[in-house]
Amino acid sequence: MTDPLLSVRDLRVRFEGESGEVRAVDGVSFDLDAGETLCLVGESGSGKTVTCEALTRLVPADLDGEIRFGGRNLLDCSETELREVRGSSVAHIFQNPQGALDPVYSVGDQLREGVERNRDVTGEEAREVAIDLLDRVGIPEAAARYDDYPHEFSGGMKQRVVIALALSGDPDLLVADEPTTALDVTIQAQILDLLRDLQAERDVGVLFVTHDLGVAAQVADRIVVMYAGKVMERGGVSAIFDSPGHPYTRALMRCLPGVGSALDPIPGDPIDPTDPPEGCRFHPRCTAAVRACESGDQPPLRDADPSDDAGDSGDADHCVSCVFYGPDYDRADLASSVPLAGVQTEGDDD
Ligand SMILES: Nc1ncnc2c1ncn2[C@@H]1O[C@H](COP(=O)(O)OP(=O)(O)OP(=O)(O)O)[C@@H](O)[C@H]1O
Ligand code: NI
Repeated sequence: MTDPLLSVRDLRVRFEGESGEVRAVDGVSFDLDAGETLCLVGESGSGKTVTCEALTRLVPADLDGEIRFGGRNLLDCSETELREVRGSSVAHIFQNPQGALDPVYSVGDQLREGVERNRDVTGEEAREVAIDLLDRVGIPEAAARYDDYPHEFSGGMKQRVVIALALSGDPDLLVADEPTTALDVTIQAQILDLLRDLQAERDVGVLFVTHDLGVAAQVADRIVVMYAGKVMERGGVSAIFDSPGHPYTRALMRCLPGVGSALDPIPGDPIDPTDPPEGCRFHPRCTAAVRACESGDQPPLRDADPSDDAGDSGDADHCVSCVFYGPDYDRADLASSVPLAGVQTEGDDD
């Protein structure tokens, strides 16, 4: 077995706010392999963005834990080493393409600059690479658009330019935080297709953030479900969609447009991040909660299918942080309290 491309262990991110300490990420662990797409999903405020930004220490906060990438712990790297990692091996794509591009330079110049900084080429050769990248991300007549400025591109085309910019360093890991949320649906689908093609071509690992489970079903190989800075459930895309374990995951699925009943937002409000509840963070909103959910720590992530040795479902990584998966409860009892909703995933038809 080869080591994962990225291995996050017990990641903790704390902000000192005016109204107290915010534990935005509180003990998150996951692995990501090369060529794989891992989706972080969860309601607003669950810590998805902070997790992404913490990977290359982009957040002004206290960080703890381990972020193993390229044979070292990024939390131990010097600022100089990190800058190198950020520019080349790990590339970030954010929700709003506008913010990632400099309005006063042509897109070609910005790309060429990225290419020169990260690859061993300069001048005309770098320009050629930049044009190739524009072409590769689907900008029509790439050479002719080289000297255009960001405002001369539509939203979707701008996000393509941002992706080209991310690729300029030939990254091993692409961190894409809601990269299509600001775009309309047709463009969104095109960008998702593009990311998938690029990934297949280059074998990059993609950490993809979305609050939209429909998008996650399309792009993910594996899913990490977050709530209030904790991992509630983790597993392969079919395990998560076909047999979601945590009541929170199930509730998220019922919010999916076109699944089960009508739009059905999760009742109750997300927690106050400065004052999280004891026990399972989700228990105040959970229709299945029992006494044991109200105290102690968040339950450990436990194997969702102890009976299978990854033989039948093929998913040894599927695990759930819920007392019903512990020794004292029967998880069959969960089914009666929270109806399931099924959704088609890519993997279902093969
Ligand atoms: N710079 C900061 N200072 C203090 N608190 C912060 C800071 N950045 C984020 N937070 C808090 O950390 C928590 C997690 O935020 P995060 O942006 O990661 O959520 P998210 O899952 O990405 O949500 P969304 O779907 O809305 O993007 C929130 O409670 C947020 O208020
Ligand atoms: Ni976010």
